[in-house]
Amino acid sequence: MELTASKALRGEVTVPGDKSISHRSVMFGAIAQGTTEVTNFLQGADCLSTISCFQKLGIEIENTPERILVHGKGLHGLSAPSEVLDAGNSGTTTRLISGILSGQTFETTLTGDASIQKRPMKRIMEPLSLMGAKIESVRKNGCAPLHITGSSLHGITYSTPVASAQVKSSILLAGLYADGQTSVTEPALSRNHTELMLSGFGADICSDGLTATITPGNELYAQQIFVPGDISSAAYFLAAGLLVPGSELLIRNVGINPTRAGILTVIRAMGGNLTVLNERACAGEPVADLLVSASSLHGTTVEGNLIPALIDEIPMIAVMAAFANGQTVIRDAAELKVKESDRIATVTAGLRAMGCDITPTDDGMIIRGGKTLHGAEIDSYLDHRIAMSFAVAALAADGVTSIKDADCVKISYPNFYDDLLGLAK
Ligand SMILES: O=C(O)C1=C[C@@H](OP(=O)(O)O)[C@@H](O)[C@H](O)C1
Ligand SMILES: C=C(OP(=O)(O)O)C(=O)O
Repeated sequence: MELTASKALRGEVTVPGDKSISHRSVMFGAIAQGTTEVTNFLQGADCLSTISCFQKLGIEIENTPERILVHGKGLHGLSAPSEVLDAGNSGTTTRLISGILSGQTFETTLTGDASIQKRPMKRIMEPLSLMGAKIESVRKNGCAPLHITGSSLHGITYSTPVASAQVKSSILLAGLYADGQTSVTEPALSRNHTELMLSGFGADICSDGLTATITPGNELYAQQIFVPGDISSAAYFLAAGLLVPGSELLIRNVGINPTRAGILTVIRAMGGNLTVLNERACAGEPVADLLVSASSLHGTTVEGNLIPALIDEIPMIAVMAAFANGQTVIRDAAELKVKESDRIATVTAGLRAMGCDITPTDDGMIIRGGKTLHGAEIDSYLDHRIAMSFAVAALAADGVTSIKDADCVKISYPNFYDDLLGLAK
């Protein structure tokens, strides 16, 4: 994919449905009684991996462009798969489904692509084992493939060392199958879609600060879910509208759950022109339209409790920082190293290739912004967020940028390049 400096971007865009909520709508629908109807489901490869796993577990799922129907079979309705489950590139699928599989009466093997087979799974294996699960890494390296033998589970009280919604959700889902209450406390609040959605499906779950507690016993019942637009996908348009001179973009129907909306805080801190319009509620989640226009940005510090609320947006924030005047420090974000790629390394490589002054650190990066960036050959390292972040960088840089393996955007945003390039007026 080759991209060059862009004319002003103007107009409106509606980004696809939220990836986290799309995954959960299939998973929770599968273990609920009745048919869950999901509209604005994200047809990204990751969410299709979740659908395929649950189909192999005996759940009928009808996927049409208008809606998906998940014919749930209740908490105990899954059946033993006849083949290995393949989570593809999706950490969310791997970690959340492991919690569900731990409480079944059958054995499963779960694997994924080369990237998934390198991502850490001990973070779920340890707490699930404490609950009585039999879950092992087939190659004994703490990564997938995982072999899970369903067991009877006990409730636990657990403090997670990392603020991770995937770890929290995996434990809470296993908690649905335990013989008593399960509580998870995190060091900082990660996205809370599991808590909100499980409650909507009828589970007895509550949150108190950094602790979420589930009490098993309730059946789950099918829901109608309209998935709000994904703020992680909106991030690329927010940045493009801020960075490309003369731009003004309206991004409609974006989920702005506070546990996800950290990028809005950062844009304001950098001096970006951003207006949040038509704030409303949609399926228990706050939603709004976001208006941005080209801005002269300045550096900021991104750290602490804000990190989980923008973890997937850091590659895009780093690119914004490269165009901003002054220094930006990103810290407390060591989790970046265990995503689809090591995003500290891959962001550093890409920004350096474009002429940016950036220093990687153990838990983030320091970016001395404000130099004009030039086009370069960018390796996406098959990481969708790297490909999309550097596509936006290309529109604001001089010269030609080519992105290797650019089609990896299909993981979370299959139509990304058409939507982005269609805005150049
Ligand atoms: O729960 C989820 O849907 C997700 C949680 C985050 O991962 P971690 O829980 O590993 O931080 C995020 O990076 C991922 O894109 C989706
Ligand atoms: C980290 C991500 O997803 P996952 O962990 O589900 O692979 C992401 O989408 O940026």
